[in-house]
Amino acid sequence: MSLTTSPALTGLGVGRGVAVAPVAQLRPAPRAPQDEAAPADADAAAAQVASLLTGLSAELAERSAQADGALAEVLMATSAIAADPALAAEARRRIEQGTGPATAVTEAVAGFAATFAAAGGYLAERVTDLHSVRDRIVARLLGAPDPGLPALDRPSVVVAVDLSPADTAALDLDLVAAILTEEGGPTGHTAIIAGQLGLPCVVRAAGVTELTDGTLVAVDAAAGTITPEPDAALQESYRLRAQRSAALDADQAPGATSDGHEVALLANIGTVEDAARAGSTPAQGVGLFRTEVLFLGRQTAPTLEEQVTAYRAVLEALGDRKVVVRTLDAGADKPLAFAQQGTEENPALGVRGYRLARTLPEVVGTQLDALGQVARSLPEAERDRLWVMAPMVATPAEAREVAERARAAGITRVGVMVEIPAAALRAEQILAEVDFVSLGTNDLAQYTMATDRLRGELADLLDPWQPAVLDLVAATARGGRQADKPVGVCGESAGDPVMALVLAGLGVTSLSMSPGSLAAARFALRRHTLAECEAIATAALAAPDAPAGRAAATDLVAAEVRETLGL
Ligand SMILES: C=C(OP(=O)(O)O)C(=O)O
Ligand SMILES: [Mg+2]
Repeated sequence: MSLTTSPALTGLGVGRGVAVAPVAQLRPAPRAPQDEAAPADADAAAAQVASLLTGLSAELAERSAQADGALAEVLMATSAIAADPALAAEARRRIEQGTGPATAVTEAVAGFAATFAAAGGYLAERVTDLHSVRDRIVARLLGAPDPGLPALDRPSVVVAVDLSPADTAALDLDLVAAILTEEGGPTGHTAIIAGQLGLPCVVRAAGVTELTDGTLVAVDAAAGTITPEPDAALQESYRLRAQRSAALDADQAPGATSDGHEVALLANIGTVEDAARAGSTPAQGVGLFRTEVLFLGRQTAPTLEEQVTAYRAVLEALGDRKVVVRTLDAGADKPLAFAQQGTEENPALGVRGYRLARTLPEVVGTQLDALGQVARSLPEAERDRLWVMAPMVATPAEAREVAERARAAGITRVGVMVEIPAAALRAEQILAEVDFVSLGTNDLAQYTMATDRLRGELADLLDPWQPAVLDLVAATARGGRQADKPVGVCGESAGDPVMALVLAGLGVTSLSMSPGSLAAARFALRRHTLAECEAIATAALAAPDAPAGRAAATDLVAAEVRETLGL
């Protein structure tokens, strides 16, 4: 079919889906006018600000009561910020000095945000909440609509500069056809959530916020393209692709190459709701349960009982399938209020992941005790379902410590993540201490390439196809073969079907990904023998750079797979 419309906008695609639907822009927050006049009646203006803050706090508390999980926590924390008398008092002080009310609120929030950031470290999540309070109050003072998404009345492509966790969690999923953002990165929050929800998503797509509301767009997440006003031929080709991918979804067999070499296909989850969703897919289990997602927005550490309840609920949602629980990965891109480390100049290189055991051993200890309690309560025949691994482990000594603590708590299957080059290079020695490892390619790429994973503009360096990153994956897989122990991959790269073939060819034993990516990976594996996967991996490793590696590997992929998946 000849496609006459050419894509006008491109970005970094997440997942493989396609969608054709009208644009719904997330409304930007209005700013206080630069020349805002001093209020005629300072007292009345300050009272108006105070009453708007009280009203907003009550609204958020009500929304929190209707939500659950992480979203309820985030909304409640934001409600508490709006209700803080110090904020109203600071705004009043400025208004009384002759500052306009919208400017006074903006400045008061900026002051608190600076203090919060200094106290809470990098990307402190309270700052996001403060800004969301500011944006709503300023909009209301100016008589503008609240920033955010208008209520959707039909399936739409949601467009934003970036989505805050609360924005993403509040989306009415039945009516979201795709997500486009101008900022963000392929391993950022929005991309991970979109992948988890199986929504086509393109991040770092310059120009998308210029699209007018209601413009029909065709989104191709695999290619990272957005075509405004697609012609009938393009719409039809996308419809066919959507149909083919529905056909792939019908295949529910366990992951294996065409000659029967098994590669387990698992799901990445962050909440009990994700577990329920994954439980309804043919995922062979959960390869990464990011437990910190359960506790984002919490001010205090979760109790042992709360954790036991959550972990039991996840195991129940997965029936008799295996669940790999990752202990808290707090810090850097995943700040937890109750696990702050004070100001760190380089939080990605600081006390994050399992290193928390050095500064807050009781937080790590309580989590291991909760997991041990859940493990011990499983019927004997199911004991092997619960695997526990620690993130950000660099040395065999740390791996030994994880294993000792976890086994003492009653956990039988203990592993660590390999996401630091030191761990990849010493995989064999690390595997002498634990039962399995799981490669976190998001962080492994960050640390191998010395590239902040939150800086989307450096995505070319952060690419998991970088030969150096693949070398470290290969070294880890070799360590696994020598130790005869499982080596999984649970970073986002596992969800790329061509990369899935490379990883299988390198000797990786399981792939864990967003549930939406499972069908394509299963299909790709099934159309190649192990020897073909090995040849594809050799081609990727031999390439001089990431684009050449991806191209060399894709060239060797069976034509049927390329056509069906639009590679
Ligand atoms: C799976 C990983 O962990 P996270 O993305 O949660 O850091 C990774 O780093 O690849
Ligand atoms: Mg990681």
